[in-house]
Amino acid sequence: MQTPLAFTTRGLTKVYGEGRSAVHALRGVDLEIPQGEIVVLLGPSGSGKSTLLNIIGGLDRATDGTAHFRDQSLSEMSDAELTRYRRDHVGFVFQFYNLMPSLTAQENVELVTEIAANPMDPDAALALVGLKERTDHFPAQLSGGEQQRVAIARAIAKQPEVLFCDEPTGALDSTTGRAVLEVLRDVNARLGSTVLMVTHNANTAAMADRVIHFADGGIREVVRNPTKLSPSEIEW
Ligand SMILES: Nc1ncnc2c1ncn2[C@@H]1O[C@H](COP(=O)(O)OP(=O)(O)OP(=O)(O)O)[C@@H](O)[C@H]1O
Repeated sequence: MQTPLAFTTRGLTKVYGEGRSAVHALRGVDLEIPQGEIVVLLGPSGSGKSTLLNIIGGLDRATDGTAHFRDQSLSEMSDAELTRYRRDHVGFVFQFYNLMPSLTAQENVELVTEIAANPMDPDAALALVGLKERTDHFPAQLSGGEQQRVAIARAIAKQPEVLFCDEPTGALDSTTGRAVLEVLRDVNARLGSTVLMVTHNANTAAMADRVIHFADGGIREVVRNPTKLSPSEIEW
């Protein structure tokens, strides 16, 4: 049996601005992403990767075309429905961790678990990212990699079907970056979350099931990896 699809887009188009200053960020993207995969999006700066992630993550709307999460049309959702979609189904991890500085690691995770439909225990989420001993620390008392792991714990604590990661290792050195990728791989394996990751580090593609190469607002190529490397084997 074929794996069900997490996302399907048809003719997905995004234009920022109007007239002579219009920027065509997505030019009719047709895409299918099966559930449970690790998908890496690569491509030059400005090619539309983040725009695609933001639209299928329910943070932004397309100008034209359709995007579905399973059988739900994101394009037809009201703002309130999109908010519910983000809250119930997806987690986000960004390059800069966006933690609340005045809250501990555990409290940062609780911000999400208190409103999620099917949350994990915050301690369990922090244990999953290897921070069991640091739950009472504030962001300023944690290294960059540890802060990113808190951000991942916060994103996974709602047990999202999908985890969107935009340059999750962009601010990290190679050792810490690999450790963060290990966490993402574990989340994919243990929770079955589909992981979509935008990155400038082309070597990261080796840990993906599927690699989408972007260029100039469109997909240039989709490559399926016959075998995946463990993050510890990835060159940096
Ligand atoms: N809010 C916005 N207003 C106007 N133009 C925008 C906006 N957001 C993105 N763009 C433009 O849309 C195009 C695609 O941007 P996007 O951020 O999706 O690219 P990207 O591939 O993720 O780039 P990067 O790798 O640098 O993050 C770029 O030309 C960008 O300048």
